[in-house]
Amino acid sequence: MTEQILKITARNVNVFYGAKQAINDVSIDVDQDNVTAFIGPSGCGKSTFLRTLNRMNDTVASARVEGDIRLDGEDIYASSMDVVQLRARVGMVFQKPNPFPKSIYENVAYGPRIHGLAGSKANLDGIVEQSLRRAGLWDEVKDRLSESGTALSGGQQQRLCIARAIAVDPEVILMDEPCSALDPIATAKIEELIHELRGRYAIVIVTHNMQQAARVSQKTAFFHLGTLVEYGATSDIFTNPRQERTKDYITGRYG
Ligand SMILES: Nc1ncnc2c1ncn2[C@@H]1O[C@H](COP(=O)(O)OP(=O)(O)OP(=O)(O)O)[C@@H](O)[C@H]1O
Repeated sequence: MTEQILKITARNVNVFYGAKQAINDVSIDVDQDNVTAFIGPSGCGKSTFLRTLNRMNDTVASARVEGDIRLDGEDIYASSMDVVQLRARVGMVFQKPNPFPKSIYENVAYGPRIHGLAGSKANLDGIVEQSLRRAGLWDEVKDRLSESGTALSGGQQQRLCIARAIAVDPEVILMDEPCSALDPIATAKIEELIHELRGRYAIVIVTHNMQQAARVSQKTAFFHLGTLVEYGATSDIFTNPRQERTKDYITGRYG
C-alpha cells in the first residue's frame, strides 16, 4: 500500500463513563485518502472511540477522555479548540437518519448559514445543490426542495444527513453504523456513495457488518473489550489476521 497522509492521529486514548473504562489505551492513525472501518462485537467501544474524534463524548456528562488526538497535528482537546468548528471539520452521520423537521433545502442550508459560508442566496443555493449532488440525492429531490426532509424514505433521509454534513465543507466524515436502519437497496446506495466520497473526505465508518467493512474500507480496525486488537489493510484483516481474537471474530466464533 502506498504511503498515506495521516489526517487524525490518536495516542494512548482512554475513555471512562464514570468509573467504568470503555476504551483502554487505543492508538491509531486515520488516513486522509482511505476509508477506515471500525469493527468488533457489540459493546467493544467502537462508537465510543469514534465519538472521541469530534468530541461528541463531551455531550455525555459521565464521559471522560484521556490521551492525545490530533487533526492535522492540531490537538482537538486543547482548551483553545472551538468545538462547534471542530464538529464542522469532523462531521458525523448517525445510525438512525435524523433530518431536522424542516425542508430538504433548510436541512442542507442550515450549517453553511450558521457558519457564515455563503455570501448570498445564490451562493447558498449553489452549496445546497452541490452538497445534494455529492450525496447522490439531487436528482431525486431537486423538484421538491421545500418539502419536509422527514417525508423522504429512510435511505434518502440518510443521504440528506450526509449532504448536511458535506455542506459545511468537512475534512473528515464519521459514520456510526449508517446503514443499520436501511434496507439492502438503500444500503447499497450509501456504500456506493462512500466509494465516491473517498479521497475528498477522510471517512471512518463503524459497522457491525463485516461484509460491509470488507466492501467499503481500505483499512480496518478490530476492537474487543475496549482495546484495539488489530489494525491494518482491510484485505489483510479479513484474509490473514495476525491475532487469534481477530480470526475468531471474522470467522464468526463470537460477536
Ligand atoms: N453514555 C454511556 N454511559 C455509560 N456507559 C456507556 C455509555 N455509552 C456506552 N457505554 C458503555 O461503553 C461500552 C462501549 O459502548 P459502545 O457503544 O462504544 O460500543 P460499541 O462497540 O459501539 O457497541 P454497539 O456495536 O453495540 O453499538 C459499553 O460497555 C457500553 O455499555
